[in-house]
Amino acid sequence: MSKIERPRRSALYLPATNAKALAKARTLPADVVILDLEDAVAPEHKEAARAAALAAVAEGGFGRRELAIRANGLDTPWGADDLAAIALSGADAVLVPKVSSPADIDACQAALSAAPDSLQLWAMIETCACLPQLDAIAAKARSTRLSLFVMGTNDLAKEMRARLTPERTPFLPFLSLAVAAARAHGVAILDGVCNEFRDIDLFRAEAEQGLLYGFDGKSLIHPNQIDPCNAVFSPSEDELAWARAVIAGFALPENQGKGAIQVEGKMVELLHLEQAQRLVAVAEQIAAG
Ligand SMILES: CC(C)(COP(=O)(O)OP(=O)(O)OC[C@H]1O[C@@H](n2cnc3c(N)ncnc32)[C@H](O)[C@@H]1OP(=O)(O)O)[C@@H](O)C(=O)NCCC(=O)NCCSC(=O)C[C@H](O)C(=O)O
Ligand SMILES: [Mg+2]
Repeated sequence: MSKIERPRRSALYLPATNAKALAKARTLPADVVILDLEDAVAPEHKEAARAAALAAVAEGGFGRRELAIRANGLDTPWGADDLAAIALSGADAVLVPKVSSPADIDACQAALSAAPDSLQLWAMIETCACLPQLDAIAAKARSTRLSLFVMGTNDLAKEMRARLTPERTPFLPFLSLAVAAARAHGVAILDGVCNEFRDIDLFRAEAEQGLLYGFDGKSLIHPNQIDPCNAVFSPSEDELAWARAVIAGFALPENQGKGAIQVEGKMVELLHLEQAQRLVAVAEQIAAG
């Protein structure tokens, strides 16, 4: 069975300039917190946002949550200074926006040369240009710090001139291709944000769509979205009962050495055993907190 990554069901963004949100994020049940220096921060506040993010990481108090800082792009006046500062910040990850090619990953890798090995590089998938290069970008995980993709459906909608409807029809091929590229190279992947943060039914439906498409979790913009997101991306009791039945079925003496058996009237193969073991391991990690 492949290594089970830590749970990343919910990844909450907040503008690094928002002191109230920063304090609140330390108390919220999100698996990941992303301090944003990019689109949620106006140009005149970029330096203050960077300083606030660095101070927040240094102060700590985020507990078991994974802590990332989203930098400005290297093609902006702030990107190089952001990456140089984040490299030494003690954050778990730097999230870089608008990655469009493998060369963009190389440039970020070089800009992070002073960082400890533990700093991960996460990439936003949100440009039209990256579509034909998704596989080559994900393949950079073999030679760089790259470990996770985050979909940016707002920027994609802007670039494609597509509409962000509840069904997300225009984006579904992109979402599938990004998941497949990520999985081919062992990169984790989070779905994009749902802007309608007061409509929890709409949010839940979008999160369920993300689960269906294979995402590990979803990026969020508001505390309201965390609990439903964690619920959607946690294995359900029914899924766990089925997984345990599959594991028990393969453990029976009469099934030793078999590649395909029947469990509760359904055919299951060794690949289903692997899926079942993974699901139980994920549930155990979540329960461990
Ligand atoms: C969208 C918001 C501006 C709404 O904020 P607000 O009006 O303050 O909402 P509420 O009054 O309902 O807030 C209730 C309390 O919760 C706190 N809060 C709100 N949002 C957050 C948050 N993200 N993290 C932590 N805490 C939060 C408020 O402070 C209130 O606290 P209290 O009074 O003590 O109860 C706001 O939610 C917001 O700014 N959200 C994040 C925006 C953001 O970071 N955007 C950038 C990332 S999205 C993106 O760019 C995706 C991608 O790149 C793409 O292209 O798609
Ligand atoms: Mg974006």
